[in-house]
Amino acid sequence: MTDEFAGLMRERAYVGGDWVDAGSEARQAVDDPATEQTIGHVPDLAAADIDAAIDAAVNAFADWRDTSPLERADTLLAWYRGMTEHREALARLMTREQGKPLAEARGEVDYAASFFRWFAEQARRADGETIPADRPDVALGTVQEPVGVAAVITPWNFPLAMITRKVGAALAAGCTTLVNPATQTPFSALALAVLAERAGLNRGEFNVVTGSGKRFAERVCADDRVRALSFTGSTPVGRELLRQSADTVKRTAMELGGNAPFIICDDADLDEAVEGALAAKFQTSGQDCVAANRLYVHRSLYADFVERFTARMNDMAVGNGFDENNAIGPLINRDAVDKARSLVDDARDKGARILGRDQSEAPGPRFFMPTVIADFTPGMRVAGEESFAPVAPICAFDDDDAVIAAANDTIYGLAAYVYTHRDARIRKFMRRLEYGMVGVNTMDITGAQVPFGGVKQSGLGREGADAGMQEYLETKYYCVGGVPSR
Ligand SMILES: NC(=O)c1ccc[n+]([C@@H]2O[C@H](COP(=O)([O-])OP(=O)(O)OC[C@H]3O[C@@H](n4cnc5c(N)ncnc54)[C@H](O)[C@@H]3O)[C@@H](O)[C@H]2O)c1
Ligand SMILES: N[C@@H](CC=O)C(=O)O
Repeated sequence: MTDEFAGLMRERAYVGGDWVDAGSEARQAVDDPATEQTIGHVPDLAAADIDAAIDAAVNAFADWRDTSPLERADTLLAWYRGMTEHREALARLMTREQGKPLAEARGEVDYAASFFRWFAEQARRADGETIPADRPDVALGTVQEPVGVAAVITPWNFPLAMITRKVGAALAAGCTTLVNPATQTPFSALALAVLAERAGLNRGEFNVVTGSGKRFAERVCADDRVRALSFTGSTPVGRELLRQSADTVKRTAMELGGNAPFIICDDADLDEAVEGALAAKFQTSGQDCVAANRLYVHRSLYADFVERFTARMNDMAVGNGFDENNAIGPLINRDAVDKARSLVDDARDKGARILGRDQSEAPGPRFFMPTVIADFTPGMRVAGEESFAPVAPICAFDDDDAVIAAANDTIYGLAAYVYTHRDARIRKFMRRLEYGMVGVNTMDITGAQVPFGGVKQSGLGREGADAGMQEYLETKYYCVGGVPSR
């Protein structure tokens, strides 16, 4: 039988360069969200196993830190090539455990690999500086040094890219890494470990610690030898991790939840706006931190927009991501479906119009048929909560100041989108939207070269770009005395 995952699917954790089971032999099942069938098991590592992984990363640090930037760059490039050579197997494994349509999974493999290429290039640019001295007998300057061992905790919605964006930066900076992938999607992380070995990463530089995120966080946060913690996930868990990191004063980077407004002004190109809104809302079945969570449409376009958006939405096929016709896959679990249903029920009870196909057409218990919530109001749950589901609340607005105020009326500040072609208006929205990222006339805003991140309770720090590597670097200042005067 041919192996559709090309030998990349492993059912053991990867610690110190070895494939290991939990000391207790505890294991967790991983299922396919489209079929709810078990696809394999991974170890649920216990505290002692996690401590062993920390030891491995600590022991590997001195050697990795001392490699040349060129050597680190070459290793990351070899890893990048491994990913691109195995693009199809990685994509199939992702669709199997995450559920997203294959075309989206292929796109994520490309996106994830691009972080290794980007940070390979950045590894050679961690420049220090010279500082003009205030007296003649000293030389002043800075060098950039790796923070130390970095722990990363990643979510299930982007099982590869959320790892490579952190790990690529950390390794390029000279840090060693401990990755705790989401329990729903560990196989993509373990496939990365197979490719890491082949790329020449040595024992302990990249560890995949499967099992409970809570337990992993407790161990790494308590351990002073782990110097950085980077997390992508929900705001409540991010808050808890910040508290836990305080005890050992770790460097933290937090990519947390969003509540993205998608604003369509009266001068927008309606075709462009409908297509942008569909992609911003329904990619990854709406389970994307930068997904459009609320759509605001100028009253002059509102009825037309709702009609066209709903018609296009109703044409989107829903089903197993392995069927290339399907545009919307399953949600990650039944709780997510229940949450989507309760958001829609709450909006209906409070007077919204619910548009779309009937939920009885859903092809399985983890599917939710895409739904428009027309005429939503600020008192409805969908206005303030991140739906993480194919649910599109839409309302009309009359003037720019009012829609900016509504867009900013949230604890979140990750991504916002605005469709308008007027220069002055573009500048106004860009300045006044309280978000870390603003897309204008496009929803396609991410990439390895951009500083991805949010303000307010959407997080701390940036990933990608040069800023992403700075999260893993310390600036060391030096002052050399006794410099002979000329
Ligand atoms: N800003 C971003 O870049 C970004 C990207 C993806 C997802 N997200 C956010 O993630 C959320 C969706 O993912 P989720 O529901 O799985 O989030 P979550 O916070 O429940 O889980 C995310 C990760 O944290 C782990 N985890 C859960 N509880 C933990 C704890 N107490 N201590 C340590 N780790 C723990 C999980 O195992 C998982 O790996 C959304 O809010 C979304 O916006 C943000
Ligand atoms: N879609 C985001 C990931 C967040 O969920 C990205 O583009 O990086």
